[in-house]
Amino acid sequence: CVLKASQKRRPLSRLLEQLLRNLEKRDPNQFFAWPVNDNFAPGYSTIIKRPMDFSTMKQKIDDNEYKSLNCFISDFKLMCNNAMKYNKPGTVYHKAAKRLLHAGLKQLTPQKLRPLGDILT
Ligand SMILES: COc1ccc(OC)c(-c2cc(C(C)=O)n3cccnc23)c1
Repeated sequence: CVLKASQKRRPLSRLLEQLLRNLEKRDPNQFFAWPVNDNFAPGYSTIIKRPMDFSTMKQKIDDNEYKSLNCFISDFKLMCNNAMKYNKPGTVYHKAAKRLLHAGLKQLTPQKLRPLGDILT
């Protein structure tokens, strides 16, 4: 039988794409969908040395840049922590980042991931 393009992808890439889709659902306002723009966030690129967003993570999956699940989780944490660093507590973005980080890490616990088997070893 002929495999669909996605099925030809590496197992890790397919898993990370699935995890990314589930994380993106926790960002309904799409605050984390694209790189933060200095025009809307004054001084962002001087304060945040390593920007990260979901579109960049998707590109890194497609470019096979993630060699492990932990590298993927690190970028997710970086993205949320950037937002909690740049935006003051109490702002919509700081609260959204804290909520996203909490909800996202709950989806990435070993208990949730163990059923996915030996892809992760
Ligand atoms: C109000 O609509 C949008 C749309 C896209 C955004 O970032 C991709 C943001 C956004 C996202 C952020 C973050 C994540 O820090 N941010 C900070 C200051 C000002 N704007 C933003 C807001």
